Amino acid sequence: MRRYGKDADEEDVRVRPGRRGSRPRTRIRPKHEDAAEGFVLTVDRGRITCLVDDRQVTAMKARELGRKGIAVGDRVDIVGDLSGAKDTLARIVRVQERSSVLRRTADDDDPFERVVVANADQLAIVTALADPEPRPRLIDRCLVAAYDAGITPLLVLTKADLASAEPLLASYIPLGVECVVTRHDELDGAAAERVRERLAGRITALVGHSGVGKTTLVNALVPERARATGMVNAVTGRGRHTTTSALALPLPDGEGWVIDTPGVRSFGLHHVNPARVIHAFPDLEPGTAECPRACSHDEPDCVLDAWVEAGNADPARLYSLRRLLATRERREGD
Ligand SMILES: Nc1nc2c(ncn2[C@@H]2O[C@H](COP(=O)(O)OP(=O)(O)OP(=O)(O)O)[C@@H](O)[C@H]2O)c(=O)[nH]1
Ligand SMILES: [Zn+2]
Repeated sequence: MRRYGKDADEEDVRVRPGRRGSRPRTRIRPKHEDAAEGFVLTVDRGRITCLVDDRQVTAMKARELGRKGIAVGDRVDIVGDLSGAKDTLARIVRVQERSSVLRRTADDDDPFERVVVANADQLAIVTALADPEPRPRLIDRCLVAAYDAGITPLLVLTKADLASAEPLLASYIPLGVECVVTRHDELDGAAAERVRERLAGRITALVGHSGVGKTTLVNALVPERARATGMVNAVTGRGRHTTTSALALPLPDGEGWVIDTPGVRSFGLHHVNPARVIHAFPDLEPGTAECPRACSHDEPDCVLDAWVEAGNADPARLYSLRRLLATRERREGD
């Protein structure tokens, strides 16, 4: 991974317009010229495990970062002892700009957002077709979170040996969601290959509630999982990777990352902005131009009904959008 040394090239001095005005801004790095770049693999109560070159380095957040959080998937600038040797502790001095942020609130009434994963470009929503029964509203909530974050969703339907995937496929293919169906007795062959194809070269966050077969899937995708988990455990001193933090695992052959997240029971959507969700519906988005300010697109004054009636888009798509937006109101069983 690139270090920022004395010969830092022009790329390190990015000139981009400031938020207000066009004053060029440089990345000022007076104190930490020698920082290396790290990739955050897991976070455990303030201890952050990063990959620096090919070493796992344990680090803490530098005080100068204040309350800024560090999430799995973050790219960080790191200084100090980078040997990765036991009992060493490096310091993270900067969090690089994120390309995406997957957030969730614990609950819909909870204004406190947690960043689940940074920099993911895909969200794999793992759902069993049976045992436990699929929960379409939870799937919809995960979709909303993905669209809100600008992350492409992928629906992974497991346990196809127990039940047919048809009903769920019929509900999600019209939404434009990519789906892949797996069964564990095929995970050493065709099923794993189907998933792998969709993960190659990307950073994929995996979510799903307990028992859906997420671990089984990850083990098939990342043969070194046991080893990788073992290494992280050596650092955190725990017997088993606990479910408090996400964990980034490298796909074989440097083909991308899967980020396993702790079992998701709910997906609070307090932070969701309908305008960002509708961005995932490019066929409907132009129709919102005449909507009232801050239209929720699910209210009487919304012009989308008339727009769709005029033949500009498929009414089923508007129905789907509204179904998703409605998941922001929690109901029994979510
Ligand atoms: N029939 C069937 N069972 C499966 C399949 N995949 C996983 N299982 C079983 O489902 C159970 C749960 O699988 P896990 O991989 O532990 O599920 P998980 O989502 O990681 O669950 P937690 O560890 O609780 O978070 C295990 O008993 C698996 O053997 C499948 O494709 N078909
Ligand atoms: Zn509207």
